[in-house]
Amino acid sequence: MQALLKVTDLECRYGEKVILESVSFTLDKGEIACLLGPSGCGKTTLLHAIAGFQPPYGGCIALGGKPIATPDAITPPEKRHIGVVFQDYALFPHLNLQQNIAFGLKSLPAPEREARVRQLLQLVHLESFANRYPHQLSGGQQQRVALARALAPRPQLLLMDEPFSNLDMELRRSLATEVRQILREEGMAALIVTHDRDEAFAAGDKLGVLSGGRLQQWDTPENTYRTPASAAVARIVGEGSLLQGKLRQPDLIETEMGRMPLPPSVQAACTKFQIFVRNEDLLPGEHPDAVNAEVVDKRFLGSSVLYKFRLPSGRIIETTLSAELQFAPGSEVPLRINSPVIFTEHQRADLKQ
Ligand SMILES: Nc1ncnc2c1ncn2[C@@H]1O[C@H](COP(=O)(O)OP(=O)(O)OP(=O)(O)O)[C@@H](O)[C@H]1O
Repeated sequence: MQALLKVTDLECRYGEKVILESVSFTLDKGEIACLLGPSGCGKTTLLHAIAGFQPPYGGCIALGGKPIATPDAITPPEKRHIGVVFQDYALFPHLNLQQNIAFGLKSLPAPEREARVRQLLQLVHLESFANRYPHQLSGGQQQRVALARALAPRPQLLLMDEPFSNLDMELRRSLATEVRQILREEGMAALIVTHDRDEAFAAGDKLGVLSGGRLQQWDTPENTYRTPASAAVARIVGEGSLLQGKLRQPDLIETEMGRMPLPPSVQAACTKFQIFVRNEDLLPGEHPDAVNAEVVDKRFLGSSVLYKFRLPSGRIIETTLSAELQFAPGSEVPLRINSPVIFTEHQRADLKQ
């Protein structure tokens, strides 16, 4: 099957500054992907390049098998049939809400157009605001109108830059779920920039992790979490601590948190390792491989408790444990590592980003 969107070796610059380099991925028809990465890593620049607002310095973007952006030839944004929802919703101030949504539907007969506008008003829960103008809406409501306007012409691909960031948590979650349903029903592909890790895991068929201007991993959300391509990816997709480890015996790694077996899948030719211990990989309880860690702080989070532990090395690590386990500040708790992610020496370069 031909990919709907194919980005190959994309490079983008602002002046001399390289913002994106060697970015390659594909998105299939109807697929939903999220882009996650630290602030300033180039997520918006990538969306702008796909939408047609940022010319590529190198590489190629193809939609439906046809190049739409190369350093030599650019298809203008309005000819790409891509829907966009950016953070600054950019509604037409002189048009009311239904006219804003109907803007891209001029080619439809009036009854169909009106039905589509009604459907979208319902989707974004703004039926009773149909005749209001953008300045009479809150920021979150304006964002929902922008979303409805982008969905209206049923583009093959929808680009969304933190579309729900102005909404409260409850509305954000319910709207995200509904938007996903609509995208699925309409077979629309989407690329969504988000800072919300949970949203990125739940929303996408694919997850792109961008860091330092490079796409570090483009994979299913589960694979990025279970088998992150680098320590940089591990830190972006999960909470945890990064430890140093040394090979002490052919099959045993020593760390600040005690010893752990070297998994057979990891190259034994290495002697130094980076070990990413996700919060849930720390197990309290007596064990020959455990180290005694001092509880230096605890914060109640409801179903769990966030603990700060001081390791025998002096290093402080954080982890959340079930609220059923109660450890008092100042007490010592045996802790050990269970199934962490291990990176060999050659992957250490990723940590600089
Ligand atoms: N018009 C511009 N001219 C020069 N530099 C720019 C311009 N727009 C963005 N940048 C720079 O490009 C880099 C990437 O910006 P971009 O907005 O793509 O990041 P982002 O990952 O979307 O960030 P955030 O998550 O904070 O929105 C940043 O260093 C930013 O300062």
